Amino acid sequence: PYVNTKDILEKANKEYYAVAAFNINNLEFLQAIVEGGIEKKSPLIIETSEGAMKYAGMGDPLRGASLFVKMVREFADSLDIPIALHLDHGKNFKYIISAIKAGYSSVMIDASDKPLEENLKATKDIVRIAHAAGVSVEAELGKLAGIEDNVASAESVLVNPDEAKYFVEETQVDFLAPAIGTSHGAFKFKGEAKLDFDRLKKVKELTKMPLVLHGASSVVQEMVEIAENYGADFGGSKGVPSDILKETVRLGINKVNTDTDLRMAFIAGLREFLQNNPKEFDPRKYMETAKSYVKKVVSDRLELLGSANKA
Ligand SMILES: O=C(COP(=O)(O)O)N(O)CCCCOP(=O)(O)O
Ligand code: NA
Ligand SMILES: [Zn+2]
Repeated sequence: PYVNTKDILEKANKEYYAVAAFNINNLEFLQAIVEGGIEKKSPLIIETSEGAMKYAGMGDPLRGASLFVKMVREFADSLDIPIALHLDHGKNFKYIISAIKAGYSSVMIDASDKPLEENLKATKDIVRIAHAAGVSVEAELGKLAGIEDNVASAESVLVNPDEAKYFVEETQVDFLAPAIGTSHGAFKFKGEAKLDFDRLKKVKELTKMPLVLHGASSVVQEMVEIAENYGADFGGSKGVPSDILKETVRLGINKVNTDTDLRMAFIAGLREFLQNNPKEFDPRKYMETAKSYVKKVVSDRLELLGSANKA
């Protein structure tokens, strides 16, 4: 069934496991993610960025939003596993309202680059509208390092746990993304991977609510090797190691945003197939390996996060 993200995350919060939130831009990634969820009997959170809405809607975000709602609902309504659709990194008021209007389960208002009081106000505005429409809300505190909103901030600004307590009480958001040292993309750490577990622990103790980890891709070595075997150059790529990811779940992370790992799996499969099948030009054939590799990464992640058999 098509459900509200909050329902999925409240259960995960109570039982201390996490649910992956997988980004999509097209049909093929959605198919592969759904296949993984079916195989693992796991709840799924499908999420789209504002860029994905523009991409699918050919420049019209409301058309993109409604296309994604229709695609996800079609799968969700025909399956036993709970599936929610989330707007990821909503920054533009128009896009957030378009997602709510189209029928998204939840939206993120990402004003974490603003001073606290501005973040508070923007979040309160969205919570008021979203909750009136039965839509749940995610907000972010602190800043990811790396490229975020096209600003390459070398340093991440880590969450202040006391600020987090105040923020969630004031805004009544449904789930919170505390920045604890991750960053988006495939180049998360120069040296050793390190996250601020202490801050995470404090935020959980103070807020007791479902928490979100952004920049949570692991950069799966198996996929890097296959892709590089067939011409990719992913030198220097490094993600969140599985043991560190598991520790964040133990400490209270319940939603794990994953995009890069699926992108790398897809391109690895596509490169491999195209190199080995020069005569093929049927899209249902030449994207098969790519989709199977995405499904594999999805299934492994659902297992690792503990949401398998929780549908
Ligand atoms: O936190 C994450 C995932 O981080 P990851 O890079 O570790 O997978 N996300 O929020 C996904 C970010 C998606 C960015 O999408 P656009 O390129 O369309 O703007
Ligand atoms: Na999000
Ligand atoms: Zn993110």
